[in-house]
Amino acid sequence: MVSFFRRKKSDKPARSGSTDADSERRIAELAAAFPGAAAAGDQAPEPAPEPDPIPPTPPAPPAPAEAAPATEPEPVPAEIIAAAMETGPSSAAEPGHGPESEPESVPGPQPVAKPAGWRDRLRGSALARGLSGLFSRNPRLDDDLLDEIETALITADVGVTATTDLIEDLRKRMKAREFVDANALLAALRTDLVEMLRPVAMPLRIDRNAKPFVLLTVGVNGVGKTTTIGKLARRFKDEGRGLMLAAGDTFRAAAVAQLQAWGERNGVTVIAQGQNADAASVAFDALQAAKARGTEVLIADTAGRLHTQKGLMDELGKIKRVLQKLDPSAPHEVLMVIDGTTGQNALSQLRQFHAAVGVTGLVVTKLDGTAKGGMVFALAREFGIPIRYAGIGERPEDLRVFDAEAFVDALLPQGLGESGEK
Ligand SMILES: Nc1nc2c(ncn2[C@@H]2O[C@H](COP(=O)(O)OP(=O)(O)OP(=O)(O)O)[C@@H](O)[C@H]2O)c(=O)[nH]1
Repeated sequence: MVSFFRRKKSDKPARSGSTDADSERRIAELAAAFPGAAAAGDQAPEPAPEPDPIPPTPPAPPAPAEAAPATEPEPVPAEIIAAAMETGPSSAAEPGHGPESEPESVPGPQPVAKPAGWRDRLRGSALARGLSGLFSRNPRLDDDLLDEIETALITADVGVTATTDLIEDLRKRMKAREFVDANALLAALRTDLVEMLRPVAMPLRIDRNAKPFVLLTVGVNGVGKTTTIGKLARRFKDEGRGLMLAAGDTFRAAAVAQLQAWGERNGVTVIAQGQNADAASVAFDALQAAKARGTEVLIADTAGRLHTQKGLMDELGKIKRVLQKLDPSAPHEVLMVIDGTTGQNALSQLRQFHAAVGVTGLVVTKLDGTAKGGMVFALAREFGIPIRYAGIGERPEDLRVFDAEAFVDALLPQGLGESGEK
């Protein structure tokens, strides 16, 4: 089974900082948890001209209780089934970060190992490295220090405007003798950074009145959409929620097969129509089935697309419109997945996706490894769109509810009245 995922992922750019053994382990764990990997450069073709609107369809007959794909266009390869069948107990549920309801009883065994902390995972980021290098040599409280902090922030993609505002505020306060030493200035920087992120650190709430709560995931190619859906599905399942998946990444056959395999193993219905099917039609079918079955949450996958490809961006709008034929309030969350290593280009990605489909929440993935980290501040400042989750690794438990304090503390040198490892 590992070979399948290795083959799928071998075209992806290598992540730095991981050993072969590490990546073997990650591949195996991710495969077991919920694999997803498109070959880099996979590009969905521009969609055909918009077909006739889907005609109103009579409500689907109630489905049998057992989960089964609504359609079975292509068999799931045996090796994928084997991977899914090996799936162990999950540790994705994050105590204290669930939906607004009281924690529901989580079936199954509890996690065996404490998941790695934010600091542990983010230590390789440009911002963490830049700032820890600065403060590890006991700098003097002067303009040079401010200049160096400014360089570290800009290098890490915090953005020029945000950085200038931060630095000018600190400079004023330094001149007013507010700080006794460099550490006091660092503490002030921490507070400012947390304040920038606090307004967007808004966890996803599943509205129980929405039946189902429809979550549409979007993003450019290879950002971690399919992987994130797997982690989210695991999380929702662990929370005891009724769940259905729509295999809307109809461009990549493996994406459909992976969803189906995961669904079969976990008793979750996956609605699919196979490769090259109309993604809007898959979403429509899935919502219809989810409504008929009283499913609580429907997660719809979409193919990765470049924000510059107008036809593909228009297709997202079409998926949304088609969903709204069945439920005018759907989708209840348009979750855009952004690769944390992308840098400032993430801003134009979000701008275009937001214009096309109205993004309501973000997941920033791959913040472990070589991400610059600062882009999260730039996104928060420019858009104010809630950041729901942060991806700090490939395991299910590495999709964390975004926590402004934990994130900032992981980037800053240790010992600043931290909120603690989370
Ligand atoms: N290090 C790290 N890797 C991640 C994270 N999230 C996803 N990945 C990896 O990113 C790669 C791409 O993930 P996919 O889920 O296939 O991306 P996608 O957006 O579905 O790709 P397309 O179908 O092409 O749009 C995979 O190798 C994942 O394991 C993360 O938080 N950290």
